[in-house]
Amino acid sequence: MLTESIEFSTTALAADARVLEQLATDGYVIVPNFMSSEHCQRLYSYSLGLGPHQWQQAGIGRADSYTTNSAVRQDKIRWLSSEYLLEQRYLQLMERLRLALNGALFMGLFDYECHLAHYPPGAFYRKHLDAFKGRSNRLLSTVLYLNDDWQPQDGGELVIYGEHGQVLETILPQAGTLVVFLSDEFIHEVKAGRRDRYSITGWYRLNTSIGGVVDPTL
Ligand SMILES: O=C(O)CCC(=O)C(=O)O
Ligand SMILES: [Fe+2]
Repeated sequence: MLTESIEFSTTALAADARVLEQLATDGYVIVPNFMSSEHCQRLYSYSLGLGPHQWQQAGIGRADSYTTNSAVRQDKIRWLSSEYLLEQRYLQLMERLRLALNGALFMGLFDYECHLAHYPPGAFYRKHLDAFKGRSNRLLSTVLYLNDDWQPQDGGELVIYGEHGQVLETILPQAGTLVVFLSDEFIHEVKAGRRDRYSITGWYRLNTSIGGVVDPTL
Protein backbone atom coordinates (compact mmCIF):
# COMPACT_ATOMS: atom_id res chain seq x y z
CA MET A 1 0.00 0.00 0.00
CA LEU A 2 1.31 3.44 -0.87
CA THR A 3 1.47 6.07 1.81
CA GLU A 4 1.91 9.83 1.95
CA SER A 5 5.45 9.33 3.20
CA ILE A 6 6.75 8.34 -0.21
CA GLU A 7 9.09 11.07 -1.35
CA PHE A 8 11.77 10.76 -3.95
CA SER A 9 15.10 12.13 -2.82
CA THR A 10 16.53 15.26 -4.35
CA THR A 11 18.42 14.43 -7.48
CA ALA A 12 22.13 14.17 -7.89
CA LEU A 13 21.67 15.85 -11.24
CA ALA A 14 20.46 19.12 -9.77
CA ALA A 15 23.49 19.32 -7.53
CA ASP A 16 26.17 17.99 -9.82
CA ALA A 17 27.64 20.70 -12.02
CA ARG A 18 29.53 18.15 -14.15
CA VAL A 19 26.30 16.45 -15.12
CA LEU A 20 24.74 19.74 -16.20
CA GLU A 21 27.93 20.66 -18.02
CA GLN A 22 27.93 17.40 -19.95
CA LEU A 23 24.34 17.96 -20.99
CA ALA A 24 25.23 21.48 -22.14
CA THR A 25 28.30 20.40 -24.13
CA ASP A 26 27.35 16.95 -25.47
CA GLY A 27 23.56 17.28 -25.63
CA TYR A 28 23.08 14.16 -23.54
CA VAL A 29 24.04 12.75 -20.18
CA ILE A 30 23.82 9.38 -18.42
CA VAL A 31 23.31 9.51 -14.67
CA PRO A 32 23.70 6.17 -12.83
CA ASN A 33 21.97 6.08 -9.43
CA PHE A 34 19.78 9.05 -10.18
CA MET A 35 17.13 7.28 -8.10
CA SER A 36 17.77 4.97 -5.15
CA SER A 37 17.13 1.27 -5.64
CA GLU A 38 14.46 1.42 -2.94
CA HIS A 39 12.46 4.00 -4.87
CA CYS A 40 13.01 2.21 -8.15
CA GLN A 41 11.76 -0.96 -6.51
CA ARG A 42 8.55 0.81 -5.50
CA LEU A 43 7.93 2.01 -9.03
CA TYR A 44 8.82 -1.42 -10.37
CA SER A 45 6.39 -3.22 -8.03
CA TYR A 46 3.75 -0.62 -8.84
CA SER A 47 4.22 -1.32 -12.56
CA LEU A 48 3.99 -5.06 -12.02
CA GLY A 49 0.78 -4.61 -10.04
CA LEU A 50 -1.03 -2.70 -12.80
CA GLY A 51 -3.68 -4.69 -14.64
CA PRO A 52 -3.75 -5.08 -18.45
CA HIS A 53 -6.46 -2.41 -18.81
CA GLN A 54 -4.14 0.11 -17.15
CA TRP A 55 -1.68 -0.12 -20.05
CA GLN A 56 -2.11 0.81 -23.69
CA GLN A 57 -0.29 -0.23 -26.83
CA ALA A 58 2.29 2.45 -27.59
CA GLY A 59 1.87 4.40 -30.79
CA ILE A 60 3.84 6.71 -33.01
CA GLY A 61 2.95 10.34 -33.62
CA ARG A 62 0.20 12.29 -31.94
CA ALA A 63 -3.36 13.37 -32.52
CA ASP A 64 -4.55 12.73 -36.06
CA SER A 65 -1.37 11.04 -37.26
CA TYR A 66 -1.31 8.68 -34.27
CA THR A 67 -0.87 5.07 -35.24
CA THR A 68 0.32 1.88 -33.58
CA ASN A 69 2.90 0.09 -35.65
CA SER A 70 4.36 -3.05 -34.14
CA ALA A 71 7.12 -3.13 -36.75
CA VAL A 72 8.50 0.05 -35.16
CA ARG A 73 7.71 -0.25 -31.48
CA GLN A 74 6.23 -2.98 -29.32
CA ASP A 75 6.09 -1.58 -25.82
CA LYS A 76 3.04 -0.94 -23.70
CA ILE A 77 2.72 2.41 -21.97
CA ARG A 78 0.83 4.21 -19.25
CA TRP A 79 0.83 8.02 -19.08
CA LEU A 80 1.53 9.24 -15.55
CA SER A 81 -0.97 11.47 -13.83
CA SER A 82 -1.03 13.29 -10.52
CA GLU A 83 -4.23 11.41 -9.60
CA TYR A 84 -2.12 8.49 -8.38
CA LEU A 85 0.24 9.13 -5.49
CA LEU A 86 3.34 7.33 -6.67
CA GLU A 87 2.94 8.76 -10.17
CA GLN A 88 2.47 12.20 -8.67
CA ARG A 89 5.70 11.78 -6.70
CA TYR A 90 7.64 11.03 -9.84
CA LEU A 91 6.10 14.02 -11.61
CA GLN A 92 7.13 16.19 -8.64
CA LEU A 93 10.68 14.89 -8.80
CA MET A 94 10.91 15.70 -12.48
CA GLU A 95 9.41 19.13 -11.80
CA ARG A 96 12.31 19.78 -9.43
CA LEU A 97 14.69 18.67 -12.14
CA ARG A 98 12.94 20.99 -14.63
CA LEU A 99 13.55 23.95 -12.33
CA ALA A 100 17.18 22.95 -11.81
CA LEU A 101 17.75 22.65 -15.56
CA ASN A 102 16.10 25.98 -16.24
CA GLY A 103 18.10 27.63 -13.47
CA ALA A 104 21.45 26.26 -14.62
CA LEU A 105 21.08 26.10 -18.38
CA PHE A 106 18.34 28.65 -19.13
CA MET A 107 16.52 26.08 -21.19
CA GLY A 108 13.04 27.55 -20.87
CA LEU A 109 11.50 24.16 -20.22
CA PHE A 110 7.79 24.72 -19.72
CA ASP A 111 6.29 21.41 -18.69
CA TYR A 112 6.82 17.68 -18.60
CA GLU A 113 4.91 14.61 -19.71
CA CYS A 114 5.92 11.02 -19.14
CA HIS A 115 4.78 7.43 -19.33
CA LEU A 116 5.70 4.10 -17.88
CA ALA A 117 6.84 1.69 -20.55
CA HIS A 118 6.86 -2.09 -20.46
CA TYR A 119 8.82 -4.01 -23.07
CA PRO A 120 8.04 -7.73 -22.80
CA PRO A 121 10.86 -10.13 -23.80
CA GLY A 122 11.62 -9.68 -27.50
CA ALA A 123 10.01 -6.23 -27.75
CA PHE A 124 11.97 -3.38 -29.33
CA TYR A 125 11.68 0.21 -30.50
CA ARG A 126 13.43 0.78 -33.82
CA LYS A 127 15.71 3.75 -34.54
CA HIS A 128 13.85 7.03 -34.18
CA LEU A 129 13.99 10.65 -33.10
CA ASP A 130 11.64 11.80 -30.35
CA ALA A 131 11.04 15.16 -32.03
CA PHE A 132 11.55 16.85 -35.36
CA LYS A 133 12.84 20.41 -35.44
CA GLY A 134 10.03 22.91 -35.78
CA ARG A 135 7.36 20.25 -35.54
CA SER A 136 7.32 19.38 -31.87
CA ASN A 137 7.52 21.06 -28.50
CA ARG A 138 9.60 18.25 -27.10
CA LEU A 139 13.03 19.54 -26.21
CA LEU A 140 14.60 17.10 -23.78
CA SER A 141 13.92 13.38 -23.47
CA THR A 142 14.40 11.55 -20.18
CA VAL A 143 14.43 7.82 -19.53
CA LEU A 144 14.62 6.29 -16.05
CA TYR A 145 15.10 2.54 -15.78
CA LEU A 146 13.49 0.42 -13.07
CA ASN A 147 15.05 -3.03 -13.61
CA ASP A 148 17.08 -4.46 -10.78
CA ASP A 149 20.17 -6.51 -11.57
CA TRP A 150 19.97 -6.14 -15.35
CA GLN A 151 22.85 -8.09 -16.96
CA PRO A 152 24.53 -7.53 -20.36
CA GLN A 153 23.17 -10.88 -21.55
CA ASP A 154 19.63 -9.61 -20.86
CA GLY A 155 19.90 -7.31 -23.91
CA GLY A 156 17.34 -4.50 -24.07
CA GLU A 157 20.00 -1.79 -24.41
CA LEU A 158 19.26 1.80 -25.37
CA VAL A 159 21.64 2.68 -28.21
CA ILE A 160 22.26 6.37 -28.92
CA TYR A 161 23.69 7.30 -32.32
CA GLY A 162 25.73 10.28 -33.43
CA GLU A 163 25.14 12.41 -36.48
CA HIS A 164 27.15 10.09 -38.75
CA GLY A 165 25.30 7.01 -37.56
CA GLN A 166 28.10 5.98 -35.20
CA VAL A 167 27.22 4.44 -31.84
CA LEU A 168 27.72 7.03 -29.11
CA GLU A 169 26.42 5.04 -26.17
CA THR A 170 25.02 1.61 -25.37
CA ILE A 171 23.15 1.76 -22.09
CA LEU A 172 21.83 -1.12 -20.01
CA PRO A 173 18.37 -0.38 -18.55
CA GLN A 174 19.63 -0.79 -15.00
CA ALA A 175 17.48 0.41 -12.08
CA GLY A 176 18.23 3.99 -11.09
CA THR A 177 19.98 5.06 -14.30
CA LEU A 178 18.59 8.21 -15.89
CA VAL A 179 19.39 9.21 -19.47
CA VAL A 180 18.67 12.74 -20.68
CA PHE A 181 19.16 13.86 -24.28
CA LEU A 182 18.07 16.52 -26.75
CA SER A 183 14.92 15.10 -28.34
CA ASP A 184 15.56 16.26 -31.90
CA GLU A 185 19.30 15.54 -32.07
CA PHE A 186 19.88 11.92 -31.23
CA ILE A 187 18.59 8.94 -33.15
CA HIS A 188 18.21 6.08 -30.69
CA GLU A 189 16.71 2.63 -30.43
CA VAL A 190 15.74 0.02 -27.87
CA LYS A 191 17.15 -3.41 -28.63
CA ALA A 192 15.06 -6.50 -27.94
CA GLY A 193 15.73 -7.94 -24.50
CA ARG A 194 15.30 -11.31 -22.83
CA ARG A 195 13.55 -10.00 -19.71
CA ASP A 196 10.56 -7.79 -19.05
CA ARG A 197 11.91 -4.26 -19.18
CA TYR A 198 10.31 -1.36 -17.28
CA SER A 199 11.14 2.33 -17.56
CA ILE A 200 9.65 5.81 -17.38
CA THR A 201 10.14 7.88 -20.51
CA GLY A 202 9.34 11.56 -20.50
CA TRP A 203 9.78 14.85 -22.31
CA TYR A 204 10.36 18.39 -21.18
CA ARG A 205 8.53 20.70 -23.51
CA LEU A 206 8.69 24.28 -24.62
CA ASN A 207 5.70 26.54 -24.47
CA THR A 208 5.58 27.45 -28.12
CA SER A 209 2.64 26.81 -30.30
CA ILE A 210 3.57 25.64 -33.75
CA GLY A 211 1.17 26.46 -36.54
CA GLY A 212 -1.39 27.44 -33.95
CA VAL A 213 -1.32 23.98 -32.34
CA VAL A 214 0.01 23.93 -28.79
CA ASP A 215 0.94 20.25 -28.72
CA PRO A 216 1.41 19.36 -32.36
CA THR A 217 1.93 16.05 -34.03
CA LEU A 218 5.49 14.76 -34.03
O1 LIG B 1 13.36 2.94 -23.06
C1 LIG B 1 14.28 3.47 -23.65
O2 LIG B 1 15.47 3.16 -23.45
C2 LIG B 1 13.99 4.53 -24.69
C3 LIG B 1 12.53 4.66 -25.04
C4 LIG B 1 12.28 5.60 -26.20
O3 LIG B 1 13.13 5.85 -26.99
C5 LIG B 1 10.97 6.27 -26.35
O4 LIG B 1 10.00 5.90 -25.65
O5 LIG B 1 10.88 7.20 -27.19
FE1 LIG C 1 12.65 7.62 -28.05
